[in-house]
Amino acid sequence: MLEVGAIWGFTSTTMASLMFLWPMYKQFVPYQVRHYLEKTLQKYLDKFFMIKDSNNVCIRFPEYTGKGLSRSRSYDEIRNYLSSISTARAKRLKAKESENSKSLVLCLDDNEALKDVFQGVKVIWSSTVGTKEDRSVSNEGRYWTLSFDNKHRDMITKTYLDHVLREGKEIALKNRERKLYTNNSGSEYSSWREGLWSNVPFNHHASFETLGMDLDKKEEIKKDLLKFSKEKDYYRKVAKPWKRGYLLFGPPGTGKSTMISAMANFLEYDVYDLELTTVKDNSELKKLMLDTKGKSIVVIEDIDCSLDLTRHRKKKKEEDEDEEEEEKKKEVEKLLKKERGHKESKVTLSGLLNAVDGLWSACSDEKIIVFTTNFVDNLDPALIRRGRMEYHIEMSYCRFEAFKVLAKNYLENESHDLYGEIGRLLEEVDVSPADVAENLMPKSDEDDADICFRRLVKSLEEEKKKKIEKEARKNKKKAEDNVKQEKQNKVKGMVTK
Ligand SMILES: Nc1ncnc2c1ncn2[C@@H]1O[C@H](COP(=O)(O)OP(=O)(O)OP(=O)(O)O)[C@@H](O)[C@H]1O
Ligand SMILES: [Mg+2]
Repeated sequence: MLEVGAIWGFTSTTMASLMFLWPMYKQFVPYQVRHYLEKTLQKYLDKFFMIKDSNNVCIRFPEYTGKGLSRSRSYDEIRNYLSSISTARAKRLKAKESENSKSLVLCLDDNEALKDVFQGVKVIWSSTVGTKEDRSVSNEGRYWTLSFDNKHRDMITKTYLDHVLREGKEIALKNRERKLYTNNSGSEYSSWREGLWSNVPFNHHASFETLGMDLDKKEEIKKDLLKFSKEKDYYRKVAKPWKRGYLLFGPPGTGKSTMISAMANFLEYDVYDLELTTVKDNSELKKLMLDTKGKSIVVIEDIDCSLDLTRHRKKKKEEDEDEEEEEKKKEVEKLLKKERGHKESKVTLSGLLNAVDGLWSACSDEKIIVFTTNFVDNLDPALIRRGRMEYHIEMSYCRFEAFKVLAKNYLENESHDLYGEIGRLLEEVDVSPADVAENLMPKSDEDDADICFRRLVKSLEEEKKKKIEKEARKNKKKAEDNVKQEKQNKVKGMVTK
């Protein structure tokens, strides 16, 4: 047996050598070699400590699964979960810029281990980069390993893993960068290169707070949206696809598009702006709808202009009268399209109805469909019937309540001497919130709230004058028509006598 003095002597000599060698190792061994040596050592230490406990169970979650090398969803969900706990606990993290995330993602570095405790049970997660051999044998690049004591097998495999995957999914949804999609025309090069939809980050800042409209109506819409987004189980129970249709109608500039952005921001949904005129036919429309993800709003703007959806409503008599004129119009349109190189869309009303609530529309989760139109009366009733477009929202001209929101928004103003006059004028004339907003927007550094309100009053008075003149012209014409009619009646009466 070694004596205490000998042990001390040995230890101190070893320490002295190490202290001497360490700076040399740092100075002369290249960084890449050092990094490799340290990683390998760490890996063997991890393996050693894991194997040491023979009661441990290990589950491996590879990054890619199957022969097609499809990315494993659970790998990503675990990464999100571990990111959330490792930011505070892990010693070595890896920063990643992700295409789908709005901020930098910090996650556990390669060949690192992390402890997690769930319901009092300790588990160890480690991240491993597969060796070249691993990759050639089983295509395994990176993988997570979860190790835990065998006695907790049931709880970990049933409850804990469920918890990790659910949390991971929620984190991904919260962190994702929301997108605005637009459909590629079937004939475009981009449609086969990028897929059916192209996207850009969705950066519209409209919100319900900045939307000028009747306050009660606004609250009602918010409540409706919120209820829809939480009702997954209810929709399943009543055997309805988890989707809701909104029809936004009203004159130009009353905030229909702005309302869509506010809805998307409120629910944190993506937006799919579907340009129906570039969709080749019903089957392409079906593919486009199938290619949309959940938590999204599919929008068809100006639906009355997108397709010839109005013709189906025409009564036979009206059809006969207009037939000739319609045919001529169509011919001219066709020629114009041909000249411009357009291909006419063959999407039909029934194709669109199927897209909105056909059998396969139940294939994805949580979707809102919005149609907008300036002329609601022109639409086929089948398209907008309740049950298909469940919620009809009329976006109307600007009245005093909407004006107050706009004034706060554009000028940070909540009271002014002219409020009374503006309120009165807004009841007398029909102007869109877009027109009011334009007047409220300062045009130079000198423009303050007072100047902007006066400009608005002036413009409203002009509108009022125009309205009075228009009404006078209308009344005059009516009176003239009446006189004409009376004269004709008199002549008719004389002839019959
Ligand atoms: N209700 C509103 N609240 C706040 N801003 C509005 C409102 N309505 C219109 N605006 C302003 O006017 C601009 C045009 O509005 P928007 O495009 O939403 O109107 P729209 O109803 O979609 O018109 P169109 O029928 O021509 O498509 C918006 O950028 C917004 O700034
Ligand atoms: Mg619009």
